[in-house]
Amino acid sequence: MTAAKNQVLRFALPSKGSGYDASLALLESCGLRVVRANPRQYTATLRGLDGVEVLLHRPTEIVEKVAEGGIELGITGYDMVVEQRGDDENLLVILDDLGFWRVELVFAVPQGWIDVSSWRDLADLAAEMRSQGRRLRIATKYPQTVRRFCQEQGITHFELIDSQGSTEAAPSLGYADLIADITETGTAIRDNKLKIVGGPILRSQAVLIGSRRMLRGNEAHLELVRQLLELIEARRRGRLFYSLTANLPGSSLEAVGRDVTARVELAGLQGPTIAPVWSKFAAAGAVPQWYAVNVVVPQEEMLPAIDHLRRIGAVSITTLPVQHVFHAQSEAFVRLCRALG
Ligand SMILES: Nc1ncnc2c1ncn2[C@@H]1O[C@H](COP(=O)(O)OP(=O)(O)OP(=O)(O)O)[C@@H](O)[C@H]1O
Ligand SMILES: O=P(O)(O)OC[C@H]1O[C@H](OP(=O)(O)OP(=O)(O)O)[C@H](O)[C@@H]1O
Repeated sequence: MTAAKNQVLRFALPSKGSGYDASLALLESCGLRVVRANPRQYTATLRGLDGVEVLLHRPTEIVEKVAEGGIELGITGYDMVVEQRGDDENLLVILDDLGFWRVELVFAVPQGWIDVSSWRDLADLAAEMRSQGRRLRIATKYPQTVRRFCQEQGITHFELIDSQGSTEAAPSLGYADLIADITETGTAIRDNKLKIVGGPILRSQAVLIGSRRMLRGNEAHLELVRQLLELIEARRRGRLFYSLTANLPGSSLEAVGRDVTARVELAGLQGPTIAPVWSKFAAAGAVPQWYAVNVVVPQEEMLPAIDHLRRIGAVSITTLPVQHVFHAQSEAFVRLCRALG
């Protein structure tokens, strides 16, 4: 009983909103379906990967639970990982680019501060305020990240004001001088008559995190993580490719091969697959013979490859989107094994 429970991999997903939708879409694109008995139930199964229990939590809790080892795997925001457990060696970022929740953590000041446009200006302002016996007040829900960043940039003598929502309103309401908050489109910053100062303090998106303590040495868990990573990586790669099939006349398989590979960048991942076509029109042994050529090319090379195939005589070219491209092994899994030691 205990042994069987130890084999179940607990995988936490954001419980609501865009994070929930995007996580489910990501898994579905890999052929994995989260099956939930009813919307109020906070556990689910993952159809397509037996042995995984899906748990639905808030993104902040996912960071804590994975770091503490209560959950093996989770999807959350990188900003939250850095803020809550930036230097926790037990928390591993397994995939750092899940492609949604793309935001930047930035400083924003009132648009009227025309002399302030860089971090250097902020450092000077903090020093000036200090000489007047005041402190620069920064409203944020990222105190650890902002404090660390300010220290690195020589911005000293500031006060962090805790703000868990509507942070952009803090300067106009008078309880802070500036803010450090995440931005996606910049709308909230502009609508509150603020402007961004300096570059991003942090770039963030959704990440897959894992517990070093719970994964290390657990072969059953690692095998499930490997399968998940294989599917995510191969599907993401697959999306970038098209498979092209064309019929080409030629005097021999070698002659067609030479013509197709004349443009080596359009000739597929390894090279074209070429097979004789049993033509329903020509008599057996007729010359030219017809050959079917199949190449897998990156999406942006699809039209150049079609033009190249046309130039060397291809007719009836068909395309198919590629589902998966598997490499010899999962690169993310190799990195994970290395990190686990
Ligand atoms: N406007 C946005 N656009 C894109 N990503 C965002 C946006 N707002 C927040 N995020 C990202 O979403 C993740 C979850 O943040 P959020 O605090 O909204 O989660 P939550 O706990 O589900 O929300 P709430 O606090 O409203 O319950 C964070 O990593 C953050 O970077
Ligand atoms: O640059 P934009 O596209 O305008 O997005 C930025 C807004 O999104 C986040 O708020 P969220 O929606 O999470 O609500 P919150 O104010 O409760 O944090 C963030 O705190 C900003 O307010």
